[in-house]
Amino acid sequence: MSIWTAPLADGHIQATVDLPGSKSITNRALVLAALADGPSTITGTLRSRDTNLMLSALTELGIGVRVDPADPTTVSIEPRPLHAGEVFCGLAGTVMRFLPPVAALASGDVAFDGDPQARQRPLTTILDALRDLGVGVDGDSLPFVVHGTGSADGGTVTIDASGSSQFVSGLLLAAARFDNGITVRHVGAPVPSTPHIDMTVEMLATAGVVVDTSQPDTWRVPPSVIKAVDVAVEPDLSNAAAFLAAAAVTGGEVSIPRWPATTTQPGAQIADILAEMGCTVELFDGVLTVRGPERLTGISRNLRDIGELTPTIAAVCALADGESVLSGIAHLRGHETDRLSALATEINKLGGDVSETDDGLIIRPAPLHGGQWDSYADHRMATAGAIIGLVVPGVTVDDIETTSKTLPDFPGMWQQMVGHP
Ligand SMILES: O=C(O)C1=C[C@@H](OP(=O)(O)O)[C@@H](O)[C@H](O)C1
Ligand SMILES: C=C(OP(=O)(O)O)C(=O)O
Repeated sequence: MSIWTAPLADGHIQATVDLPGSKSITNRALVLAALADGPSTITGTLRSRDTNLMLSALTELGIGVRVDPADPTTVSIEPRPLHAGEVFCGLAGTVMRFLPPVAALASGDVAFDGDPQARQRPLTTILDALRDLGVGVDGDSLPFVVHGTGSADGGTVTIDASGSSQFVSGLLLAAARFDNGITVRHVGAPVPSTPHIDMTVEMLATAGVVVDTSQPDTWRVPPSVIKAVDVAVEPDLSNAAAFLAAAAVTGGEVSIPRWPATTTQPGAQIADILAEMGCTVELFDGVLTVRGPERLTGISRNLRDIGELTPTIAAVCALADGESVLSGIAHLRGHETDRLSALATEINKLGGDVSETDDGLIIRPAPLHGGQWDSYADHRMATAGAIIGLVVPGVTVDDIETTSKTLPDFPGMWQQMVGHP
């Protein structure tokens, strides 16, 4: 694990940054392709730790995976009968929550494990849901075993998905292959990250599976075939957010090509947030450009729908002139690390003035100084440290390699954006 000196911007950043594919779209596309009625090809596939773990897991369970030797982002998937195996989840929420329902369809035991920190991430909700749907599961968190029998009954299940939208998405992705389909009812505090559920529903629709969402907090998937479709993955807008934040904090200009005209990726909402903080945002000819202002203002926002942007937003808020109140994000305590605690601790270590609330953060303006920013094995904590390090001299980030969870070469891309070796 190396200590990385965050590059300091020596003026206004001017850069165009082309982002690789979306983690969330890639891992959904891979699961749907594996359960489909024929082979398909995914282009623009993100090749990072989380998506490589998904590819390895599907291979382990018997699915045919072929990576184009000329272009590793083109991946062909051939569905085959699922069998017993061992799935390593790393720290990927999309692997640990999307694959247990798939494992229920395998003809044998599927044993799941992951990184030490992954053992802390909430899983009981989806494992209990599978038990309620008639699937044998041993365990409540990683490591656990799903006793696949080649098919599963399905039916109606009531869950509290306030801890993660991935509990709903995971059940929906495989639901059509359960004998009776699956109806998921949510009861509890509001479900976070609902755009990610919309992404699941939209990608299922593209594969011919219509999810009935006519009742609030209820998703009904009838048993049906999942059609094989070739998917072109959009660029990852949550990772784009960190690069756009660089324009915001340096008063510079960053452009992201291939910005989708419409998308379910919650990362797209970074544009509104940076605009509210004083940036100029323009979308022209599929290129999104953010220009940073002289002074950033604070914001007061409920981030429940876009929780994964919080580390990026918090880093920008820590450099703004006014107070920011970020709320609706209690579930971030179950992300890669307890992000509310980690952000407060690390910003305060650099001289900041951040307090945790039950469901968020209050970030007040304070002069920041250099120091060590710890990543807690969290890719978005690492990139948040890099954002602050652009304008605060002497920031070092531990374990910058952890950014490979969703971006294969963050340090190289960041250095290139900053523009000096
Ligand atoms: O389904 C997905 O691809 C994701 C859903 C969200 O999870 P939570 O609902 O747990 O926040 C998000 O934060 C995560 O980065 C990706
Ligand atoms: C919460 C995140 O990831 P995961 O898919 O592992 O939940 C994230 O990428 O911010």
